[in-house]
Amino acid sequence: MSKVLLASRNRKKLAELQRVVDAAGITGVEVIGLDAVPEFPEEPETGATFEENALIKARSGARATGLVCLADDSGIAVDALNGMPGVLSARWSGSHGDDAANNALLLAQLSDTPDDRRGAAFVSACALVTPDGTETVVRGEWRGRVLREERGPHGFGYDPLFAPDDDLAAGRSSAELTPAEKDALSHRGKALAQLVPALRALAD
Ligand SMILES: O=P(O)(O)OP(=O)(O)OP(=O)(O)OC[C@H]1O[C@@H](n2cnc3c(O)ncnc32)[C@H](O)[C@@H]1O
Ligand SMILES: [Mg+2]
Repeated sequence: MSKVLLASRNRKKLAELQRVVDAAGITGVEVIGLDAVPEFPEEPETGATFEENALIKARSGARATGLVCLADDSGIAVDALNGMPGVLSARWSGSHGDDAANNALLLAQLSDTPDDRRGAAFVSACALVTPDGTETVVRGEWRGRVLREERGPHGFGYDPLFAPDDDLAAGRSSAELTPAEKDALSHRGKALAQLVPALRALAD
């Protein structure tokens, strides 16, 4: 059984990646997380694009472990901020992964932005890198609007502030969707769906 390492240090993102890959029902491939391999240092995410950063993470995981490695780089791109926070989403307020501070800052920056100009997209680039150097990068996007206050208990990051455009979301924030609903609509779900053939091809 060939192993695929999911190289994310964000537990909630990792859980989503694991869920979507599991739901795809790929047989002959065992998906493992970073806790199942010896620790290796985190490489700085210096890329200008989600794709570059996803490749940085997946290459580093493949190099450190000798395993096929899958990594996601993602964020929210707000129209009224010319696509920012973008690749800076995880550290928008200055400290990495402080969801509450990131959300508060984004809300403050958009306080004067009217409802008809609050469009945004969640973006996910997922990279699959094999130790022999084969690289596949895909991208998924999820359009919606930035709300005026946080809503909902599920998900992570900017989910409580994001109202997807999809009819299925019915006005809810992405933190008010069930995990299965989010996976069916999300940027990450759409990106990973494109990697399923490459993952199936790894099966022994
Ligand atoms: O790099 P890894 O180790 O995977 O973990 P990370 O949390 O640093 O992940 P990123 O560098 O890709 O930063 C993505 C940030 O964008 C936001 N984000 C990405 N996907 C999201 C989602 O599905 N829902 C809400 N926020 C999301 C969230 O704030 C993340 O911290
Ligand atoms: Mg990161």
